[in-house]
Amino acid sequence: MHAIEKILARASGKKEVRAGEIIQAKVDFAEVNDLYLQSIKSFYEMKGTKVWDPNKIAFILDHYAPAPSIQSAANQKSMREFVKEQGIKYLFDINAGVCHQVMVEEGIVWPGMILIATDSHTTTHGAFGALGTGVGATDLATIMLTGELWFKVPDVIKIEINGKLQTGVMAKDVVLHILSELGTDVAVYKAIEYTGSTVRDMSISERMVLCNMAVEMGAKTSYIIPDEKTIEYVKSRADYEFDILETDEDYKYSAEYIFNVDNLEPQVALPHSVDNGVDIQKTLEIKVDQVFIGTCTGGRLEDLEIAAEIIGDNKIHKDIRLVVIPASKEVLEKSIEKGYIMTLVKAGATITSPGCGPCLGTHQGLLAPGEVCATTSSRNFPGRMGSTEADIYLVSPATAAAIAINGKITDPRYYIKNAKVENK
Ligand SMILES: CC(C)[C@H](C(=O)O)[C@@H](O)C(=O)O
Ligand code: SF4
Repeated sequence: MHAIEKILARASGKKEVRAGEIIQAKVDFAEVNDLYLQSIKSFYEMKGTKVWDPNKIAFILDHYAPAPSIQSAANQKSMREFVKEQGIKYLFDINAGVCHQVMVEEGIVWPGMILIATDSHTTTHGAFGALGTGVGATDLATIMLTGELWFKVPDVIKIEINGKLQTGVMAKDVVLHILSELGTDVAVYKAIEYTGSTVRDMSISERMVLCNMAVEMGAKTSYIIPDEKTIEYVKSRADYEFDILETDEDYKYSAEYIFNVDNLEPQVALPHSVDNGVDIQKTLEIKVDQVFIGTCTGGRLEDLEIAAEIIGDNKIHKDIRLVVIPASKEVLEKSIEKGYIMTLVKAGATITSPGCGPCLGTHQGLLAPGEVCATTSSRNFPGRMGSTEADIYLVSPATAAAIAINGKITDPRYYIKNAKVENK
């Protein structure tokens, strides 16, 4: 069995499960964000009165934080009331940050667990060897009622990434490149395991970027075998007992892909699909109106660090708006302490409070018709960040920072000491 199958077997009380099998499994933790008031309504429609375990549920107000409309304020109010009524242990209110980052920082993610949330990017937690996946409101309500959920055991695809990333090339570039090669449906209802020397060399934050964007390939969940870095991180955050379930040597992956990233260039995903990634040198000179640095795939401490380093004493370009949103309160605090926020503010950035911001087009920096945005977020569908007539380019935090200074798509390596870049 694959480690993911072992996680599912253990949670369903079976000795063995096989890909394609439908099983009923115990969930370790459920998480609801502020777009899913329906999960509370469904809970009551299913005749729920008391949640299965108030210590294993979190409500997170992140997508509309702070509330930009009366409707979202009312939804958040209802959620706070439900949390109180039910004695639910975790309420991460509008000051906390993006759910996927907050859960990890709060020590609610550990190897071998099953974490289900009302958000597709819950695949992020594969970076910790956890089985994370997103569901809709009724499935989540079922978990709140029973602590269990049905699963179809997924096939697993192996993506092996080898090589040493060039200076200025980040995990976002790697995953955009993989998406451009494999497309957006390569892993529909499958799991993606990332492996290889590049993945092993990556920090926890970088691994989270890979796993987060597994869902952009259609993946149900993702996985990276936990190593010392993972264990050290998880232990520094939580005191849960966990063990690491290993994939059997004779496990057969449903497909295997191998990438070498030694010579990978910074990538840019052109509008309007995440798999439109190309080498940045093919896109130079495209004029940009807004740069967004933030989200669950581009707003971590390391991301703000590289952005601040690249921007340094420069000012942002006169025709650019730079919106920066730390992924969590912790990231905000640390980036204040380390001076990144001061650098960014002095350069002309607009900083808003931790949360999803304009990533899914709800507030804090929407785009007008005809505008162009370069963003560290994960999706560039038409209308994703405002007008359907705006163009969204997906880039790494390093690239976003270079664009903010230069006003057009720019290779970040121009601004990084000792980075090599061949002009084409
Ligand atoms: C909750 C939801 C609208 C959503 C998701 O499921 O991923 C959002 O976070 C996104 O990134 O599109
Ligand atoms: S930051 Fe963007 S991708 Fe992440 S959970 Fe929020 S809306 Fe979804």
